[in-house]
Amino acid sequence: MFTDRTFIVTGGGSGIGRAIALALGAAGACVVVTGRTPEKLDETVALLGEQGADGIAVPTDVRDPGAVDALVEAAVHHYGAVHGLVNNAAGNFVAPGIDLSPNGWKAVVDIVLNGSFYCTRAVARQMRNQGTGGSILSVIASYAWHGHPGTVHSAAAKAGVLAMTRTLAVELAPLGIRLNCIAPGPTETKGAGAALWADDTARAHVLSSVPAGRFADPTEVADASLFVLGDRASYMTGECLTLDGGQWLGKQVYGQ
Ligand SMILES: CCC/C=C/C(=O)SCCNC(=O)CCNC(=O)[C@H](O)C(C)(C)COP(=O)([O-])OP(=O)([O-])OC[C@H]1O[C@@H](n2cnc3c(N)ncnc32)[C@H](O)[C@@H]1OP(=O)([O-])[O-]
Ligand SMILES: NC(=O)C1=CN([C@@H]2O[C@H](COP(=O)(O)OP(=O)(O)OC[C@H]3O[C@@H](n4cnc5c(N)ncnc54)[C@H](OP(=O)(O)O)[C@@H]3O)[C@@H](O)[C@H]2O)C=CC1
Repeated sequence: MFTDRTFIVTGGGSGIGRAIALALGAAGACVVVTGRTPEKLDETVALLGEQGADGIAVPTDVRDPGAVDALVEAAVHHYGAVHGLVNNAAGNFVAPGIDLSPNGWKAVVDIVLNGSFYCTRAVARQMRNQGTGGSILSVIASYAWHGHPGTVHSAAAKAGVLAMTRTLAVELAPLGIRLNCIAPGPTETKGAGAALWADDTARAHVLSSVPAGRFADPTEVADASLFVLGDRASYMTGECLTLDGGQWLGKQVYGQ
């Protein structure tokens, strides 16, 4: 289903982004992984190579719109076209909003919201030039719609990405470009662990909030991502698929 198609995965050097990149590669896609740290991207490319898949690393800071345009140009130069994008890059940390500095707010919003817009815009323009259509997936979190004390920057930015997705899904449907989101629940990655559940108490607290009683594995998020990105979801646009072990629904107050 993904053979002869090229996908750009932001934050493809670790965690969920790496799992999505490897799943795309295993399904036959050419994968362009991007992020700020070349060594992490090279590791993903090596893992793609080990599974017989084709990938390149193009280090990019998604906060820089010029660098994002150059990323898309590099992908087209190498593979001839771009058929998909995964907006996965993110930054996060826990801080009460009232104490958050403007720079702290900006650090997260620039990566998550502005970076996703720059990447989406550049890839959509390329798809328009190609006349091929394509598929764009953004990784958000359920607090985009229910909010979350302690991560106002990320919750607001992810909500912006959801609104961007729904808006551009309508604008770009005539071009055959689909935009959707996935909202994973707590997923076992080094990045999220360091940012959100750095010690055993915090980890136990997170686990106790998940009715399924466990963290997701990044490969579970990758499986769902490939469904949304691929042709089996060809009539799905402007949607958000949640996979969180029931976390956001499970805030019961009464009963067991
Ligand atoms: C359900 C879960 C859903 C989501 C999960 C995920 O997203 S998991 C993904 C998790 N993965 C990742 O997060 C990976 C990527 N993360 C990163 O690159 C960094 O964590 C980043 C987001 C801070 C950006 O880095 P950078 O080099 O661009 O920024 P910088 O270091 O220069 O700081 C900028 C400003 O932020 C301030 N500040 C920073 N930390 C804290 C804090 N704890 N407290 C308060 N403030 C803090 C810092 O003081 C400064 O403000 P100041 O002092 O100038 O007013
Ligand atoms: N793990 C979880 O529990 C959940 C995660 N998510 C979302 O899943 C996605 C992946 O998170 P996860 O894998 O856990 O965490 P990671 O920290 O492993 O992934 C974040 C990635 O973003 C990259 N990145 C950060 N800043 C930039 C930037 N300015 N430009 C380009 N790339 C950047 C990082 O690479 P580098 O630092 O090298 O640039 C890193 O590879 C994120 O969107 C996150 O919000 C959503 C819900 C739950």
